[in-house]
Amino acid sequence: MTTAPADLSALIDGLVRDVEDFPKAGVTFKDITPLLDDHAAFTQVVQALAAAGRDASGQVVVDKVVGMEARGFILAAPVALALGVGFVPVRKPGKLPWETRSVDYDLEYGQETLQMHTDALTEGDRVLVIDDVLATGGTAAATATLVQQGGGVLHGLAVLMELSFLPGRAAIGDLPLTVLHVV
Ligand SMILES: O=P(O)(O)OC[C@H]1O[C@H](OP(=O)(O)OP(=O)(O)O)[C@H](O)[C@@H]1O
Ligand SMILES: Nc1ncnc2[nH]cnc12
Repeated sequence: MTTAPADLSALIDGLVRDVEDFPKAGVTFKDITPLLDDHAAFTQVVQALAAAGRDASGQVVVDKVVGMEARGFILAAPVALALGVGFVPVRKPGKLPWETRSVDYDLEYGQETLQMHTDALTEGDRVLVIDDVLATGGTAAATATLVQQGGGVLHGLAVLMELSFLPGRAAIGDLPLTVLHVV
């Protein structure tokens, strides 16, 4: 796993707000809106996530960035722009207008389905998956399945934050993981 410098982790820590019992009792929700509202911090986070799509010499080594609705979009779209590659949305059911593939999954506070357009990827596309939080790993694992079913080659998953008290890391198997901040 790749981790960010301690100062970036500390910056993130100071800009993520804990909201108790949201969206349901017993869940401590990690609210990233204060971070998004801080231009310098948001910029650093996007650059650090984008680094997961480059090799050691700085060369871009992915063809697409995939982001998951909704918070994943906020980070994945600017990462795609930073890398100069296309962005592919993975969405909740009934939102994508074209032909889709679907995968069902569990998350910390419920059950969900994710969809991706069947023509979103070209066979062999190298894909970087970006999200805000890795918790149970259900969202990331479902997205990885959609990418593989779509003909993509998984380059890695990069997240702003990992909730290390949940089994997200195990759920993604050997998919290379970049984490900017561990809780
Ligand atoms: O590792 P997991 O247990 O799957 O949890 C992580 C996911 O949960 C949140 O999304 P959520 O489904 O709450 O949707 P949102 O982005 O629309 O708030 C978060 O943005 C991640 O995508
Ligand atoms: N506790 C949490 N806070 C924010 N996003 C989440 N996604 C899954 N669990 C979460």
